[in-house]
Amino acid sequence: MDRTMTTPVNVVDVAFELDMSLGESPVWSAEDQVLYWVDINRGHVYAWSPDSRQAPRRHDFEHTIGCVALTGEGLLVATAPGLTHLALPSGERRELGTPNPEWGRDQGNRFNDGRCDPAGRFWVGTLNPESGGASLYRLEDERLVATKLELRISNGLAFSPDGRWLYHTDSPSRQVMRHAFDAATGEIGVGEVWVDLAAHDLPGVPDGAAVDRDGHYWSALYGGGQVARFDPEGRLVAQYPVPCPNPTMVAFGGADLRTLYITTATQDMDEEALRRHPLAGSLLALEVATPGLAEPRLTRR
Ligand SMILES: O=C1O[C@H](CS(=O)(=O)O)[C@@H](O)[C@H](O)[C@H]1O
Repeated sequence: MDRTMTTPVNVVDVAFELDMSLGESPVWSAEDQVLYWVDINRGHVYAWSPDSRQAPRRHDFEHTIGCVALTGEGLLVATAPGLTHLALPSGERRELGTPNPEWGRDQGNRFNDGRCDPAGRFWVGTLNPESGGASLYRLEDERLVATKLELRISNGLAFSPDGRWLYHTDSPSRQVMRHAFDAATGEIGVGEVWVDLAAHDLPGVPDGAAVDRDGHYWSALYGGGQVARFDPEGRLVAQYPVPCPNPTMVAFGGADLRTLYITTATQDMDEEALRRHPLAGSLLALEVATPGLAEPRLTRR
């Protein structure tokens, strides 16, 4: 563990109490001041304006949803069989004719973590813990183009503030990889191990993540009950305990991008664990000192 590690001053608190099975993909729209996120297993898309003091609005889909991305008119929704556009606030849906290339190959296969890169291209990974055989894709000319990465659970996708690095994890490896990234072409270089949870004696697996303006990578440790923060050199600089075992992903939001929203899951918890962690399945929040990066929206397909 690094000696430079700081003790967090703020604590993670509840933002909105929910009973989600697998909350994921929080995305803050600075334009609307709205946080969007999904419950993957239940096919729910949530939209919540923290200032409204009202409950989140929910849009229900018939398949699992891996993630969402901002489009300007609504959201790109990665449903298990393919990409759909959800217009907001109308709720109108339009299939984009971009099927999940792995859909149908195996029951366990579906889209998982994804987001837009700084050039406005959509990236999305898949998940197949049984057979492996998942990958990371980018949307190019209305097609999902596979990277050469061979994965089991594609996760933790994020970009450095200068756009030079793509961060990514295959969760079961417990390592976060760093790839040189060319924003002009969308090409990535060969990956190098950037963070190894074992080397830091950290519990759980790296799940979803977000990067702040100083280039620090905030990673939700699923099964580890905390969010860990790594500096641009991949050194562990802070740990933030979360009041449940399975935080899944983080996103910076709020007027100044200094609220770190954290989605959580109940899916792997038994009744006793659920009793001990009543906030599991809720949306949580942590006030932080360094603002996050604004989430890019989809500008090219
Ligand atoms: O992204 C996901 O994460 C969790 C845990 S893990 O980090 O991949 O191990 C996984 O269970 C979930 O189904 C998946 O969507």
